[in-house]
Amino acid sequence: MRVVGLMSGTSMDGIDAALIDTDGEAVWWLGPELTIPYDASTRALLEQAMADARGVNARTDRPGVLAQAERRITDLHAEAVRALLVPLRLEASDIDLIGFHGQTVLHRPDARLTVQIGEGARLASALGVPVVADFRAADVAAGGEGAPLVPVFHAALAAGLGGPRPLAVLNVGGVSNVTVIGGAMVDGAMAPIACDTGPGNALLDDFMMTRTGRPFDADGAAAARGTVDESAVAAVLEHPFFRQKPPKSLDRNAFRTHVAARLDLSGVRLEDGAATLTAVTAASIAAVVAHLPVPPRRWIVAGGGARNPTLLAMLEARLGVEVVTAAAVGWSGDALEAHAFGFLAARAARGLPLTFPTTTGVPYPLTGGVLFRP
Ligand SMILES: Nc1ncnc2c1ncn2[C@@H]1O[C@H](COP(=O)(O)OP(=O)(O)OP(=O)(O)O)[C@@H](O)[C@H]1O
Ligand SMILES: CC(=O)N[C@H]1[C@@H]2OC[C@@H](O2)[C@@H](O)[C@@H]1O[C@H](C)C(=O)O
Repeated sequence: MRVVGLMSGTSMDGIDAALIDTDGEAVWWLGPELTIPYDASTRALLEQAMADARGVNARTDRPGVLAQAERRITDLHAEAVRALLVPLRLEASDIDLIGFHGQTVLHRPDARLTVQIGEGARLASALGVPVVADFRAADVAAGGEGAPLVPVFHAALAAGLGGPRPLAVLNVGGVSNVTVIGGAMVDGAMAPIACDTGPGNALLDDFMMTRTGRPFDADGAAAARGTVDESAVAAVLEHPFFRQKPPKSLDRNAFRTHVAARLDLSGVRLEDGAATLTAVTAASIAAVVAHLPVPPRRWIVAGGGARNPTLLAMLEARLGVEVVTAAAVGWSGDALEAHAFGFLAARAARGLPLTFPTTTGVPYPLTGGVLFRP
């Protein structure tokens, strides 16, 4: 199948769209990708949507601006697909399927609730292509964490890659997640172990926005000039999430109050604050190693965090093994999640499992996603 995957991540920076050729088992081609950044008014609308989602008790509730935000992002996703296809001289009718993640506005697996806004039916009819959406609902309903979903894709990609095992594939977005491949036998098979690891760029992004009005620490430049406050890093790492064994998942804002209470950056230099928050990300990722049967011997890093050399250097120092970028092994760094949702859509269309006991804690391998026909 030729599939377009669409991801709008926790950073709320825009829509990643990517083409992939896959049957949901093998990956034949990681195709071109595109990012359409959200403009300021859409970001503000999504921020408000996240705030309005706090009181939601059912997946279908759309209080406040949620319905408006849902329509807006759905239409922007249709534009993103068109913008991806036009330069490739492809029509929507050349596409077999679309995988539409939508925007997570609330994630509370403890309450069996996870909400991604985005109207699958509206996107399918706008483009005339079948759409798979609502990828997390079935897993959470069955008692899983509902995240991460990308491990089955990481495992498929890693199958075509040599090198030492165990191999860790790390995604550093607003929140970070990791898939460890080749590390444990479960029911006689090598099962990927996966979990969210903690805040990715979200805390650093928020700090940079407050201090500089810019949305992130470009190329890790500020952090590179700063000094890490190790005792502050250790204080943040006391959060019980880091003691919890995988599988586990996070809401984007899960750490805000905890970090605010332990890390007072008000009088701290910009560079030192950025360095300390970057170190929090690196240390929280490294903390997952204690929960693994065998430490990974190589780490492949994707997501926006792979563009931050200061973070990569801190990671390598804390992990003590090779850290390479996804781009360095021929995968997309920026659009790996978009490729993943194309792959997951193909699996969903075939009824193949998306989640597993070792990835989300769901009691048995489970398919997911809802198919919307045009
Ligand atoms: N040049 C750069 N230098 C440093 N950091 C960068 C750079 N480019 C992007 N980033 C970081 O990457 C983030 C975006 O990452 P990404 O697009 O992977 O996140 P996401 O997909 O929204 O999040 P998630 O994976 O949690 O859903 C930005 O917010 C920023 O922190
Ligand atoms: C609830 C939700 O949207 N979680 C996202 C978020 O962003 C990163 C991390 O937290 C992750 O595990 C998950 O997304 C990825 C794509 C996943 O499910 O694999």
